[in-house]
Amino acid sequence: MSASGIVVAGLRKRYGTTLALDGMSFTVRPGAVTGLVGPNGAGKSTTMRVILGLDAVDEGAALVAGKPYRSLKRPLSHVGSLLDAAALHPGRSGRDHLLWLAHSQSLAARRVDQVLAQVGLTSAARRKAGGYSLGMRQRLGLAAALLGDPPTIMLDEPFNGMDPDGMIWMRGFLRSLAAQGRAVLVSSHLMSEVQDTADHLVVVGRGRAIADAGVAELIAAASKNRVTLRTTAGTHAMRVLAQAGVTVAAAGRDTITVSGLPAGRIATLLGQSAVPFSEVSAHRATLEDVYLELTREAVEFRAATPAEVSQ
Ligand SMILES: Nc1ncnc2c1ncn2[C@@H]1O[C@H](COP(=O)(O)OP(=O)(O)OP(=O)(O)O)[C@@H](O)[C@H]1O
Repeated sequence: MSASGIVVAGLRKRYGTTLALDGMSFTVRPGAVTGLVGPNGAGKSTTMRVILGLDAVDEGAALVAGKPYRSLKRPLSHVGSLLDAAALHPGRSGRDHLLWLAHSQSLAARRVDQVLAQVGLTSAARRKAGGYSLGMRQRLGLAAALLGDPPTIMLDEPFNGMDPDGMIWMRGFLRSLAAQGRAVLVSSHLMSEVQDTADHLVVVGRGRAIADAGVAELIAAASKNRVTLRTTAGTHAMRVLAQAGVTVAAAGRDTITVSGLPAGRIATLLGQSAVPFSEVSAHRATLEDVYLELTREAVEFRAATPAEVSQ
């Protein structure tokens, strides 16, 4: 494998009156899965098209293995991508689709059967791709991305149309690509899809990265000093805690969220004032919380929350 990784620096792109990219910058490192997540219209697909040289930018640059995509010799050996799983000739078999791609890039035909096996499509390989389910098309697209054994892989919404088994398979597969040392970039508009897969997250909103950090780091930052208190004496508890100068908010029936004091100190205060409680626990934010907080301001179209969509 050649050098891997993607560097995106200060991309700006306008479509008419729409500012699709507004200073998009991030890095995709080898040996890790980087999730590119954000609401619909945030600029994920545009960024990927720019990385592949399919769209020109007004400002900024995107480099793959240190070079603009268009100056790469044998690009499929540097970066494999899946942008649109529906972009197939429906009358051609999955295998013929890959053979045609391999031929166009002077890649050995035997790679076709190898990648078909890797993505679990061997038995369907000679069927017309037009009859494939979306999940099978995603697998075929992934096979195409792997043809040149590239050190960098970039997939736009690879979980779309996958059934639960397919999603588990895809997660494991992406992790194994990263474990082989490849740089893997995966986009999604659902945090739940990438939370068990990504090591690193670039959260995007309105054309720019609004967070760029390790998954553990993002969760720690969002969990900061928040404690969940369960009590049937809510009013009494809130009065005692407010006197201690902490911020309290009713979070649900019998549940209060407290910020500003560690859990142990809160338990002591409540005990001293004889306030009954059944639980005092440090809050651990989920990635979904992180995402909702970060993208609240950046949502362009809000028909349903990501949590609602994923139900
Ligand atoms: N070819 C185009 N012509 C006009 N506007 C476009 C074009 N492509 C993208 N846009 C606009 O640019 C913005 C970013 O779109 P993009 O498809 O990159 O977002 P996304 O994050 O991939 O969203 P989604 O999750 O819906 O795919 C949106 O406002 C979109 O409407």
